[in-house]
Amino acid sequence: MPCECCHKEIESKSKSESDEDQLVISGNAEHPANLICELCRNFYENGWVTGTGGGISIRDRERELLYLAPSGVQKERIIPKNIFVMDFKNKAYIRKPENLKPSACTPLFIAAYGIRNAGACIHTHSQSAVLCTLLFDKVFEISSIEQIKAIPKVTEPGNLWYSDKLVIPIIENTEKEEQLESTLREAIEKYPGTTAVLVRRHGIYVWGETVWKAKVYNEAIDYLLELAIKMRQLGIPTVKQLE
Ligand SMILES: CSC[C@@H](O)[C@@H](O)C(=O)COP(=O)(O)O
Ligand SMILES: [Zn+2]
Repeated sequence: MPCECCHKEIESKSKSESDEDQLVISGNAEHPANLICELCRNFYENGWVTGTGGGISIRDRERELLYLAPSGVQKERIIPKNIFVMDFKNKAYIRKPENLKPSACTPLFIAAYGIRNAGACIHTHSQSAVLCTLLFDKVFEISSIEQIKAIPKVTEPGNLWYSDKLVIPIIENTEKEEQLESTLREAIEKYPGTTAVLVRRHGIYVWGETVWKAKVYNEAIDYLLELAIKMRQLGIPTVKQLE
């Protein structure tokens, strides 16, 4: 039997098959509980949720429910029955799998939902994100790269242009994930045009209007973070100088 602290065997001990379970069991691939499991496996393959780090939350706007991965488990091994479900209005859990705790990222996910009306929020421990927090001071900046066109303007409809500058704020890490909430909220308010916040020596939070937009933004940003590291190694400025 794997040790309790780091190799938790994830199994649901939920007593009754609730409506949520029935929905999930019905094989509805698009159900948030199923999507969280699928995306955690995808993120694990990318090296973004290694060793229980990272996670994702999805919001059901119609029912105003939040779906949350459990805490301290191997994210790539989560099954739908392990997912927590929270009533977004009163923040009460309507589904709490036994022997599991909701993700420590929950207060930060809620900040993205509350401030930016997000539909999903992703947290990764991407090494490119961590390295960029060691190469840049207060903000990450890059411009004149085609991939920037996958990132939204946020403050107005549409996406950034090729020649626009992408700016992502960097906040300092804390000993406990939940202690990041206040500075994450401040960064989101201070940078109305951002759809992500980097956490120094830790990782990144990325949100979007839907789970698929959050996924695209996270992939595009991680591509740009990785590219920026290589540009710095080659002595190329990440922000294109005026000719
Ligand atoms: C390797 S521990 C990582 C955690 O402290 C935290 O940073 C994290 O990303 C995941 O927290 P979790 O509570 O497991 O969802
Ligand atoms: Zn983390």
